[in-house]
Amino acid sequence: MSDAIWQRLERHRAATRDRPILSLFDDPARFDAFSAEAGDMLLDFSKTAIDREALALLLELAEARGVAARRDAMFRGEKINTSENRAVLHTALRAGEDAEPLIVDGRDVRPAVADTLRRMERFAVGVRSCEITAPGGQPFTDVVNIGIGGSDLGPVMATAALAPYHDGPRAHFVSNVDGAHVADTLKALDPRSTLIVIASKTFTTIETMTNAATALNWLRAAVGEDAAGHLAAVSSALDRTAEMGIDPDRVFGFADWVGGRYSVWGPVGLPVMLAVGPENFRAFLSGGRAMDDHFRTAPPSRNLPILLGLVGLWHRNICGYPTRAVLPYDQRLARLPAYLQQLDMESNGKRVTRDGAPLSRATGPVVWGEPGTNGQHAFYQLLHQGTDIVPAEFLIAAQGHEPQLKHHHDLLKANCLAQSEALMTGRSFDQAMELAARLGFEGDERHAQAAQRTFPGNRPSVTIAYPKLTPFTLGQIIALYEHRVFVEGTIWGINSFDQWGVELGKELANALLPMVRGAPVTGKDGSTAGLLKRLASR
Ligand SMILES: O=P(O)(O)OC[C@H]1O[C@](O)(CO)[C@@H](O)[C@@H]1O
Repeated sequence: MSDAIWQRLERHRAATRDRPILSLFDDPARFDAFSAEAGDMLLDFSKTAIDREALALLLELAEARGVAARRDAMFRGEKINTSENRAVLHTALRAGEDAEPLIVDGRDVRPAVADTLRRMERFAVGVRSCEITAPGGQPFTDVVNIGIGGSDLGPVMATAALAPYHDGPRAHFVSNVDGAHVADTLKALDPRSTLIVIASKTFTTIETMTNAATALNWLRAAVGEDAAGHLAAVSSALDRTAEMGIDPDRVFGFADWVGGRYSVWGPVGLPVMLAVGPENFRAFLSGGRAMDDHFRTAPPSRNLPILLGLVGLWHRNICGYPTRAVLPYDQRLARLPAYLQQLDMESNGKRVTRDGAPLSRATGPVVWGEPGTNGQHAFYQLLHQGTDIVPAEFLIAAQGHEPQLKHHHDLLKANCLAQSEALMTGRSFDQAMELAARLGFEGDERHAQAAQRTFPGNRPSVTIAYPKLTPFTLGQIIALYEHRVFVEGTIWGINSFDQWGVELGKELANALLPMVRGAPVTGKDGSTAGLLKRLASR
């Protein structure tokens, strides 16, 4: 049945391909009909080629592919991560005290979630108020989070996003196994007043364990046996944290039903809580919860995650665009594109269905981006005049955090709106010819100049608008994107919650390490063997 809907969508696209998006605004109700709200957050997708017929078909597709039923199964705690036989319940981390019972494997998960949150809060309050100090008595002025992937990108992104609320110790993040990262970070810090948070769900990830060992040596060199008093851990592997000598009171765990890239809402968010305080962290959770409620209850045609997912599908499968750009006009969301790369590409970069059958349709696009206006002076040239079409996703606040700099924010808004307008309307060759004439060009030169100053337009974008980047808003944004990934993955029929694609490289790196260290090179292709030789330490 869904095949027939895909085909109708494809036929509709073929019949309307040359119609300018701008012409759709002949319908004066288009903005209202092709935008939707969740609380005070607006999603405008009117600047896409989706018309009423396409939208109806896309909504039909979502229904036929069982988006609502699978969403409800996820929220109920069913084991929808089938390849790992796990529930998917990051939403439980933000469900709040009044949530309904959530039973996984016969046990209500809410008490453990609430207990961990309270323990995190006690620890964060203690550190922030200097009641908890280093063993030498110094307050913790700096926190270094050591983690990678989901144990890094969320806290990095959220700490930067919430800078106006940051009144706790300074936050630093070490992720890369490149010794440069840990060395550059630690060299600016005083070990006697530094708290190291080792964040790893498994506590086996080689990058994190290597960086943690280096940090521990750095602590030991300065404070000797007191080093363990400078450590906390975010992990489910209590045996391994104990081996490192970390006080169990300072270990914050989470269950296997929270995927790494969905984990910022729980203990992985500890550095964020240390930075902005428990109250702001709870506001962040409330924002996520508000988006959950919206996703569960709003009708599909007004449901932001469903609509954003359908827009993504339209662009990826029906229009064939291979990438999408996330362009926050919000400097504090500078790390959002990197965060969404993991969320989206690790979740939906899959080539087989949940049953292991090869897919006949494209899945997750390449996600990339940078904040505006910086991107305008870098890669927007390609967005406007390149040979590929890149659907853009703009994010913009009505208000900044610097009332004294309102003129900056006005410029930011004007630029954001100008870009989506320019992408859609473009500039015709005739208009460019007029411009070239005004500039004094004549004959062939005028023609050549006009061709180069022509913007084809008709390039789609969506805009997510919100009042201000508060902790609550950040929670809404992250949950919106999480559920969008879920909607797309469900329609594609893939498991968005495993990540087998990261395994092979890890295995090969382990096998290569002895050869990097000088063991004879065996069983390697010519290129790898050649590079090993070239990279041998001289
Ligand atoms: O928290 P851990 O167990 O160290 O894992 C870190 C990251 O590694 C991955 O498993 C694979 O890159 C991610 O999914 C995860 O976020």
